[in-house]
This record gives sequence, C-alpha cells and structure tokens, in this order.
Amino acid sequence: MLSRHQDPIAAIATAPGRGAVGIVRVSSAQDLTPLVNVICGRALKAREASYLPFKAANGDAIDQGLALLFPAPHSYTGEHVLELQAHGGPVVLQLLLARCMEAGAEIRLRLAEPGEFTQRAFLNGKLDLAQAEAVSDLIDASTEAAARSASRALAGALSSEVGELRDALIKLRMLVEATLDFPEEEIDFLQQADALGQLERLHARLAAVLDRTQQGALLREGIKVVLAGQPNVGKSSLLNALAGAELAIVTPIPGTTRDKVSQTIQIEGVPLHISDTAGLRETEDEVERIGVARSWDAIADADVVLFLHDLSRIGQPDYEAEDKLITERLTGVDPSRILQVFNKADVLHGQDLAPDALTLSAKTGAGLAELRQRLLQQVGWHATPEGLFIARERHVQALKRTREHLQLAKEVATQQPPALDLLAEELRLSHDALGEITGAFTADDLLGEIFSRFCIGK
Ligand SMILES: Nc1nc2c(c(=O)[nH]1)N(C=O)[C@@H](CNc1ccc(C(=O)N[C@@H](CCC(=O)O)C(=O)O)cc1)CN2
Ligand SMILES: Nc1nc2c(ncn2[C@@H]2O[C@H](COP(=O)(O)OP(=O)(O)OP(=O)(O)O)[C@@H](O)[C@H]2O)c(=O)[nH]1
Ligand SMILES: [Mg+2]
Repeated sequence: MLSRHQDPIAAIATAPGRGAVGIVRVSSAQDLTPLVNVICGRALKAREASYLPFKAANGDAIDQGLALLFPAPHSYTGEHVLELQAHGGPVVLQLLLARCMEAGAEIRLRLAEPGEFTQRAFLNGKLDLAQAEAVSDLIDASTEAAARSASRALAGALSSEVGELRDALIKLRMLVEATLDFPEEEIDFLQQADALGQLERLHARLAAVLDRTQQGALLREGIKVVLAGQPNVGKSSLLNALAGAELAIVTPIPGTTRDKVSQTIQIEGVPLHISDTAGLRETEDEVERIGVARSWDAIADADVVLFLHDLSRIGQPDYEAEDKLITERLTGVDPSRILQVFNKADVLHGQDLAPDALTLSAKTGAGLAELRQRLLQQVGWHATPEGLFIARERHVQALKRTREHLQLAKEVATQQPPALDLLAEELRLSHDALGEITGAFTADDLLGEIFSRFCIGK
C-alpha cells in the first residue's frame, strides 16, 4: 500500500474566483502517461507547453489550454507533475479537476491537502523546511520588504547561514568525539586544534545570525501596538493619524470608543498591528465597562503600549489622579514595553516631562515621524531591509536553543580538566536544535502543523 506521502494528488493551483488563467496540477510518484493520454489525447514532450483540448469522458472538450508534463525528478515536487493551464473560471477549473479525479481513479488519485505539493518538495529534498516556509511567507507577504525578504529566504539565504553554522559545529563535534576515542591525548588534542577558540568564534557567528533572524521575524510577524490612556486624550485621533484614514470615531465626548479598533500599518516595511482602545476609567455604563476590560486585555497582549497623556489637562488634579491610577495598574506590565506619549502639543508644549517622553499632536501631525522611529527602536528594528531574509519565531527559538547549548559547551570546555562527554553532549544538542530550522531534525507533528497553514494547491 502507498503511504499518505506517496498517493498521487491533484488540486486547483490558482486562487479561487475568476482569473485570466487557472491551473490544475497533479503530482504523482507513478508515471502519469495513462492520465495524460486520456485527458490530452496524446503524449506530451517533457517540460514543453502543448496547446490542446482537455477531453471530458464523452470526448467533448472541457476547455482548450496548455498542458505541461514535468517528469520526475525534475519538477516542483520532485515527482511527476502534470499542469493543465486552462481559462481561469471557477466552473471550468472544477470540471477539469473532477475530470482528473475520474481519469486518475485507477492510480488512486486524491485531492491534495493544503501545502501538500510543497511538503513533497520538502520530502524529496527540493527545498529544506526554511525554504518551504518561505514559499508560504512569500504568498502571504503584506509589504514589499516582506515579499523581497521571503524571496531571499526561498532562494536559501537563511538556509545557507544555518548551513555554515552547522558545518562549523560538525567540525567541532568531530574533534571532540575523536578526542573521546583517544583519552590519553585528550587535553593536548583539543588545545592544539584550539577547540575553545573555535567554540567562541562559532558562538559569535551564531549571535550575528540570530540577530538577522530576529529582524526577519519582525518583518514577518510585525508588532502589536496598543493605544491606551484616559478618555479623551486622543487615542482614536492618533490611530487615525498613523493610519492616514478616519478609522475610529473621534468626538470631544469622553468615552467615545467602546470597542477595540485595529489596523495594520507599516513603517519601513515592518507591519504594525495597532489597536485603539476604550479610554480607561471607572464607569457605571455596562457597555463601556466591557470596553475598558477589553482595553486591559489588549494592554496585556501588546508588544508596545503607547500610554497617552493630554498636555492640555496636565496639572488638573482630577486628571492627574486618574493617570496615577492607570500608572499603578500598569505596574504589572514590563516597563520596557510602555512608551509615555504626550498628545495635543499644538495646544500646550511640554512642561517638566520625563526626558524620554514623546510629545506630539495627533491633530497637526507634529512629532509623528519621531513616534514611528521610536516604535521601531522599541522593538529592536535596526536593519535595512536590503539583504534581509524573512524568518519565523520558530527559527528564532531554535537558534536561541542552539546558543544555550553552545554556552553550556563553552562552560564545560573552560573547566580544568574539561568533561569531554558533557562537552560532546552539549554540542550534539546544539546541532539538533540548529537542525530544526532546515528540517533535518523536525518532529512529524510540527511538519504537519507548518504545512497545514499553506493554501490548497501550494
Ligand atoms: N506554472 C507554474 N508556475 C510556477 C510554479 C509551478 O509549479 N507552476 N511554481 C511552483 O510553486 C513556482 C516555480 N517553482 C518551480 C520550482 C521548480 C521547478 C522545476 O521544474 N524544477 C526542476 C527543474 C529545474 C531546472 O530546470 O533547472 C528541478 O528542480 O529539477 C518548477 C517550478 C512559481 N511558478
Ligand atoms: N488640540 C488637539 N486636540 C486633539 C488632539 N488629538 C485629539 N484631540 C481632540 O481631543 C478629543 C478627543 O479625541 P479622541 O481621539 O476621540 O480621544 P480618545 O482618547 O480616543 O477618547 P475616548 O475614545 O473617549 O477614550 C477630540 O475632540 C479631538 O479632536 C490634538 O493633538 N490636539
Ligand atoms: Mg477613542
């Protein structure tokens, strides 16, 4: 019996809906000649487009289109791949897919699951896991910078950085393992080869790759920013100013915003998921109270909280007391995630504000450019998008685990005499963690999870 990963599969590869051209594709470990003969009416030359009618079971043409056969292993999946490029109507493509299923019944053709074509490309060694993820990230890219860096990751930018680290790690492992086999020479051997120096250089290189990977992950995941503060300080006005659109309702009435309003904007290609929230205050109004509870949830979940203050009310006892209450409740939030922002600078300029406080006007736009820079700085964005590759939090975590084991290895190696078996073990664990990025050591359920997030036909 064939395993799930060897069944022939078929899907519509193009986006649902109407389009100029639509593609049905089939991938199979077995020869596709019989299927081609039935649907195309003749044999196809390898990797050459042929214009012909796609035949229904009764011999009628479903459509006239281009057929392409990529014999294994020279295809996207590494298997035999047939592409039927038809006119891009949803009904035509459904008919064509149904026709493939019917004609492919004999080879037990089934519908592909999301990401299954790319999963096969991975399983057949056409792409490693980081590249396969980049395929999905390229399709999902929401900014130009994200698309460019996904394309670089697809071309293997992250993979080759990881590959270089891995090669250095393997060299070191071999040295330590060899030393373990000749205990009488052990210390000399390691010293001669400058094992500690190698370890330190590897550690430094890993730090550089980790930094670039973190930048790449920022580009993919973006940052959650929450606008918080008392009613009427200008949170909704600031959201609108940052988004450049009238998204949230603005009025002089305190308590205008009840529900969270969110919008994704980009700064230098980094996606910022901004949420405007209900003004924080004690209230008898039930709807507003629910809104305020949601504000606190949003604050707890944010990467950055912009705590807004109203310059025109600073010094007023009621206002100050309310701000103090909010400040007290914010002590549960990591202070490095909070930015103090003083709004309405057009009315009144800063008095004795904290030195790192931001002063701006949502109304005139003064100070917004500085806010944008501070937001990027706050989340550690220091890259120029050129040469960057897209990455995921998963990659960052794997690199951090790699670093932890290297750190432990360094500690063992500096002891006198070093415990060689421990050193070997830490290097092995480090190597395993690194391997998770490209999929050399990756659990099946994680693979399933990664590919299930792709679109169907990819
Ligand atoms: N029509 C069509 N366009 C497409 C795809 C596709 O599957 N079909 N792709 C899919 O998502 C992307 C391109 N990816 C591809 C990757 C490898 C091969 C391929 O045939 N590789 C062979 C031969 C390489 C060569 O000629 O140098 C190989 O790897 O052996 C094809 C498409 C984007 N455009
Ligand atoms: N002069 C001046 N007025 C502003 C500025 N920003 C907001 N306002 C005014 O302040 C009032 C409240 O603004 P909103 O943006 O609705 O305030 P909010 O913080 O969202 O208020 P709630 O939704 O009630 O919590 C409106 O009348 C705005 O026009 C500013 O920079 N300068
Ligand atoms: Mg509001």
